[in-house]
Amino acid sequence: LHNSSSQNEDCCIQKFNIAILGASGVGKSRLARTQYLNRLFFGTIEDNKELSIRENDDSRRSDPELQAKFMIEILDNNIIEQNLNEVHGVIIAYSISDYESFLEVEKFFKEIKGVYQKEVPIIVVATKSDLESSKRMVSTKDGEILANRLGCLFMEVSAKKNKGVNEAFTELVQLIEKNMIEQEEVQRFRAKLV
Ligand SMILES: Nc1nc2c(ncn2[C@@H]2O[C@H](COP(=O)(O)OP(=O)(O)OP(=O)(O)O)[C@@H](O)[C@H]2O)c(=O)[nH]1
Repeated sequence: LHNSSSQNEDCCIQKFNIAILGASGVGKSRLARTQYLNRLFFGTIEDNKELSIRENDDSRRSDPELQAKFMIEILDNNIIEQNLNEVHGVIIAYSISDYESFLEVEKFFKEIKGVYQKEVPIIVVATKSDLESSKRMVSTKDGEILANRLGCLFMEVSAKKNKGVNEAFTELVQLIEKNMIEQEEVQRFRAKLV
């Protein structure tokens, strides 16, 4: 965490671990790297101003308020069991140019549901949206339908063009935050019953 904020602010920064799962070659590492370089959730608000003058990418839509509140660590090794208790949110990725990878989304989804005891926010991310239409094997509509059926948010992104990447991580962080508040409320409610 690059930091120029005060000690007091540091103590309020929450750390979330995000796992990126998906078939080989869908662009998990590049997605993680792009987001890391965007520095949303890692840097300071000053860094954010610097980013705001970069053109041709969406990092200028970074939210300084979120950035000051959260830090994320991204795991992209597909090892679900090993990171069982440490993962707060999951991205299941497939590539729009790889139909097989699309078919694997549900397999990953079921695996997560089988492994995690508690509710963990999951979003489905279609990668490589910059590719020309002749390379596209999965339509946006099909991606939306699948995500909808699984009850997940859906986004199409391009790590290469840095399009939609910040938005995807921001949506997930917001879901994680909401999920945590809900879990705390459930626990408080249960404690009252005892
Ligand atoms: N056009 C395009 N290519 C991309 C994009 N993201 C990744 N790639 C390319 O896709 C290939 C695979 O990317 P990786 O990030 O290594 O994919 P991965 O899912 O981590 O792969 P594994 O480590 O094998 O699981 C590389 O050649 C990347 O440059 C993108 O947004 N657009």
